Amino acid sequence: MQHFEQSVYNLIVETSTNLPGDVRKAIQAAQEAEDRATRAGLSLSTIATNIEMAECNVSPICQDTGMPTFVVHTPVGANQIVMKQQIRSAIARATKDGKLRTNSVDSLTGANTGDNLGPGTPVIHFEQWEKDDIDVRLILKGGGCENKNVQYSLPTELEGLGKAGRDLDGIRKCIMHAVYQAQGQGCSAGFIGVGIGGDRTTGYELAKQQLFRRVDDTNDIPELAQLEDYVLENANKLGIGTMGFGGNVTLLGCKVGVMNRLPASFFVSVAYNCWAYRRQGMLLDAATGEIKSWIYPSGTDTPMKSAAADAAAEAVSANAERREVVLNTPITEEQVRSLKVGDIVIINGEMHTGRDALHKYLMDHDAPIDLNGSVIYHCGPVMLKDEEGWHVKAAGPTTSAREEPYQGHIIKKFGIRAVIGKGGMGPKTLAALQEHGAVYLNAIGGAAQYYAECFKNVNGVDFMEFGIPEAMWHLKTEGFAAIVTMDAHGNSLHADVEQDSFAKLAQFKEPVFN
Ligand SMILES: O=C(O)C[C@H](O)C(=O)O
Ligand code: SF4
Repeated sequence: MQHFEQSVYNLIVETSTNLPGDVRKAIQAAQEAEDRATRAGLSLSTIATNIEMAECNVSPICQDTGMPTFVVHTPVGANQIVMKQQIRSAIARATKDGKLRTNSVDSLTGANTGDNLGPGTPVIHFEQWEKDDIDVRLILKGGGCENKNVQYSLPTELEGLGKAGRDLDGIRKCIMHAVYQAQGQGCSAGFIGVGIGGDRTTGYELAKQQLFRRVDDTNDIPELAQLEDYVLENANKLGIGTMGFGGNVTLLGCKVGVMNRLPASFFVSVAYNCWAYRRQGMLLDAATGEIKSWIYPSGTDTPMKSAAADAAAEAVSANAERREVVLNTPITEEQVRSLKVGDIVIINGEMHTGRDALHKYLMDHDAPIDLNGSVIYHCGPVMLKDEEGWHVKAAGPTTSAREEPYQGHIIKKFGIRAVIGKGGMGPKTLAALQEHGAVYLNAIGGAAQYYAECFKNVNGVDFMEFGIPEAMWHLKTEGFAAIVTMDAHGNSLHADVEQDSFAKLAQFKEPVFN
């Protein structure tokens, strides 16, 4: 087993940096289904480019490398204690090498362990089997899409859909509702794993197990195969689209599993995975730990059409209705008030990252720098330090909605003119944008390599005590493109898409399966 640890390291790197072929094909099909010149089409082109960049740079596809979750099948008699230790060292090494973000945080103190090891991290499930080889599978599921998981207890009443009873039709309604409630915040277009039955814990486990299925497989149970097809086809009629920008493709895959339940309980558990659906596996020689084969199709065999991205960019700039505005920081009130939902903004100058810990802190403390006219980027990057200093290795946006309780106050208190994130924000922030003169820009979630290229230098950092993802990084920026989705005139694309998709949800109210 001298190669086991190295093989696990290779698995982590492959999973984090090279999106598998079956997932890529689903994204390519989405590209075909969207007009390239639309916001959704443009976002998919950026996603395609980012997937290629991650593979080429051997760097994380998305900066949130998630909760590393391993499922290991071993022959009877294999030493699982040693394997566990070696998985843990491989995780620590991959973190040190910038292939994983430092993602393990003490829930009471907020301290980041810095090596992705800690109580509950990583997750490792062992199973014995009667085969000779070791099967190791890994999924890196990020926090933003994890927050969009949802569990229903039947019977229930669902907004927009009415009663959901303890039958296939009730299950169908729950799944449609799960896609609706995620909107674009889990970086749609997404994949869902569904667990029917179990208790609250095993139901979610079953849902997550479904994410280990191949995107192109067919369910062995005919009713569930039918349900999967139904959901995939109809969820795309909700019009939520990539990043919640509206569009034809909201869901890329739906996999449903079933297990027994208690007479009193009937759970439908849904695990939502973003487009950055990072899972891979390998079969190992049990004597040496060497890799015999990979389990899922390699991404390398399914190149994403990057040339299409250039064509799409041209198509967009040729579209006279879409304005492109270049802004250099610091930004003035007049400049932001002239922006409207739908404009593309290109930022040059300096940007400051800030997410949960910083927003909480700034509510009742001063900022370490002057933020007048500044741009705050909701981002927790992957950073590496060498003799020359810090480097940005991956830096896509995080879900902005978490900052809703703080953002409006902070914008006004410090004179911030632009907030960049993803998934949009709520009415409090929208009101503050209007009152103070500021704008919300939506960047493409998961496009961490694409945005990392825009950061030309790390000018400084504050609050390193919050840990790397939560620190306030001051970044020299060139050509950072994002779309205005909330402007200073009270308009919000997010509110519009939510309202529109809610109206569309009602068409799924009538029984289909019974
Ligand atoms: O933590 C992050 O960087 C992103 C997170 O996965 C999110 O989707 O909000
Ligand atoms: S930022 Fe988006 S793509 Fe990345 S882990 Fe979160 S939900 Fe997934």
